[in-house]
Amino acid sequence: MKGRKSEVIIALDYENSDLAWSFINHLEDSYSISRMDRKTVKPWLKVGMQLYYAAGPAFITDIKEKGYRVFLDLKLHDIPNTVKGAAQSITQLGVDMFNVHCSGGSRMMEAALEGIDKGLSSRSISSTSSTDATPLLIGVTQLTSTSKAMMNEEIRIIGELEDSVLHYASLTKNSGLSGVVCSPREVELVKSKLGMEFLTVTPGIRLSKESQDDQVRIMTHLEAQQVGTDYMVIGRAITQAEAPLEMYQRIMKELESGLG
Ligand SMILES: O=C(O)c1cc(=O)[nH]c(=O)n1[C@@H]1O[C@H](COP(=O)(O)O)[C@@H](O)[C@H]1O
Repeated sequence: MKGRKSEVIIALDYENSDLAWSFINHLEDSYSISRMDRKTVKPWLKVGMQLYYAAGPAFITDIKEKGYRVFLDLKLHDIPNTVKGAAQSITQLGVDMFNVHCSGGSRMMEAALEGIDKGLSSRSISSTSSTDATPLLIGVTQLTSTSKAMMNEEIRIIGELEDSVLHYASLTKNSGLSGVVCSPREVELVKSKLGMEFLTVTPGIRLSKESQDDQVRIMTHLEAQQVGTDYMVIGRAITQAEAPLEMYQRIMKELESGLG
């Protein structure tokens, strides 16, 4: 929704848990310095494949215990039965959001939802997790590193990128998921066709257009908020900054004043 602050999800793309904890501990220190109210919500942290495969499920439960909201980004893509099992295990970890590739199809996405239900019921029997809320399940449309030429020539999906993103987003919505990962450039299209309540989670955020790295479909954080994204995922702009915590705080301030 335009005029509303987007949530920032910090992508903890670190090699190991020590490096991730070093950043998190800086965040924690900033809270104690600012005497953060107990009710103040801590930011979202995204744990992707690199860190999860290095640090394992214990890292997820540890950051949940500290009160962070967690997006586990493993981009599930397999046969429905396997994805159902994975979704069950992920739900038992107590994460707040996770994702599947839309290209796995509607049956696979529905199976992930079934896995969530199973995970929630077994969690209530032996609850070791710190949250009991149903995680948001999000479908990855076209990766933000994908260009039209790559989609047409390598993946062999013909037509415009926006059409493919919208097609996958409709499939995702019809399968009962909460929203999609897409680039901020497609947020307005997705929202206009599928409704404001259908969530958009957008990586491909760059503070300036000069440093694209491997991302193709990008926008700045201020532009992404302007087009009404619900969640923006920011990795290297924060984690590879000289002073990551200060960079995160600067981004939050700019987003706040971007509303004014
Ligand atoms: O699902 C994701 O989070 C994701 C999907 C996508 O299409 N593009 C994308 O960049 N991501 C993730 O978002 C993060 C972006 O990182 P930076 O490019 O460093 O900001 C990485 O952790 C990616 O794995």
